[in-house]
Amino acid sequence: MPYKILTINPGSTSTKIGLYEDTTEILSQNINHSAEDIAKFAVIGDQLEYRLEKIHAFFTGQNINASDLAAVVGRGGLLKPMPSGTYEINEVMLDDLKNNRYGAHASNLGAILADGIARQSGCPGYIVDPVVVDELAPVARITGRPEITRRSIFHALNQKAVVKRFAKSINRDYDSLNLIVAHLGGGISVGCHTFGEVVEVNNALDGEGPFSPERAGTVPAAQFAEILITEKLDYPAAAKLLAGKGGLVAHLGTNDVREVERRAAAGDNQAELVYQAMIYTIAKSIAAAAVPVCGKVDYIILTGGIAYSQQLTAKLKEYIGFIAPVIVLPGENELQALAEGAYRVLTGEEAAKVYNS
Ligand SMILES: Nc1ncnc2c1ncn2[C@@H]1O[C@H](COP(=O)(O)OP(=O)(O)O)[C@@H](O)[C@H]1O
Ligand SMILES: CCCC(=O)OP(=O)(O)O
Repeated sequence: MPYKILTINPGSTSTKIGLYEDTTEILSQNINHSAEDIAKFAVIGDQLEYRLEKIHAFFTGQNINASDLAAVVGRGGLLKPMPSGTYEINEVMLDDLKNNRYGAHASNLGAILADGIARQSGCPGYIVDPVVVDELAPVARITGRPEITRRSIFHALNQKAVVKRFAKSINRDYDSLNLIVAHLGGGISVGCHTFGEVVEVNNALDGEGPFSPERAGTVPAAQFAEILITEKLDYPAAAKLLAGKGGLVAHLGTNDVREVERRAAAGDNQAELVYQAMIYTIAKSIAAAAVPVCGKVDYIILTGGIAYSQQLTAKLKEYIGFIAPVIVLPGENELQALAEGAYRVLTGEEAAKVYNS
């Protein structure tokens, strides 16, 4: 009998759910959440019921029997920095996520949702390659303020899954390639992969890198500090300006790039300017990511939901095509990567790692 594996991927603008038999997808669904819907929730934890209802709706009518599940696997959220791998969900992990101990992001809900369903089903729950996978080079951690150390927070699950699949497709080992990967989703991360490690990547959550559908990206620090002081904002309100209420949401009130393209095509000059500015910041981050390998980049890979836009990928190629060939692999392999991570543990090919406090 094949293993039935349920995969849950909460992102900032979507919840993706999939059912797998071993590593073959049987069903999947991508549920988009508008900026308006997300804005109703003060904190990430408040979205739990809302996202759970969407998952139950997916179950309904699909004839899925919870007791048949061999594992439930969720996207891993903001935890302690850790090596890549599959981790069993445990109480320490849940406690860190429920209390947003290392920050707040939709991915924190992945393990919590997976754990709830796994308990009902009587099967194990896992996370795979959480957003805090940390392979940064020592030199990449240092900033000009000794009390501020850079953190690795990015789309580790998709970046790793996409590059491994791409390397295989060209008969090369991932470890032998120098790659720049731009994951273009609700948040945007641009990573430099060399010798199989992401030695440089923008922290996609805390105000680094390009701006994105719902992130501010890098902003002038002194001006940002001035806003916080003038408007007397506390930490959660300040964090929301950077992630959730930043980027396209702040400028245009939507997190949907398709909507921005529609508006621009209909003659909305502001939508066009802001969209072009976002593309420009992505291109600058990609060029900067060539530095760790001294410009010796084999390929640049564009992935994530926004990479479906031909308008955006064509403009990016114009900006950064001088660095290396640009490969467009739109969407993400996150559900597949979650299923594969759980399958390796279920079959004994790999032992589940343990998350400690
Ligand atoms: N065909 C498309 N053209 C342009 N943008 C798209 C397209 N499909 C999805 N997107 C955009 O991709 C973004 C969501 O990407 P996704 O990787 O699913 O995000 P997340 O997982 O962070 O929620 C949204 O801004 C959405 O509008
Ligand atoms: C927190 C880093 C990962 C990220 O930004 O994911 P989304 O694009 O799903 O918000």
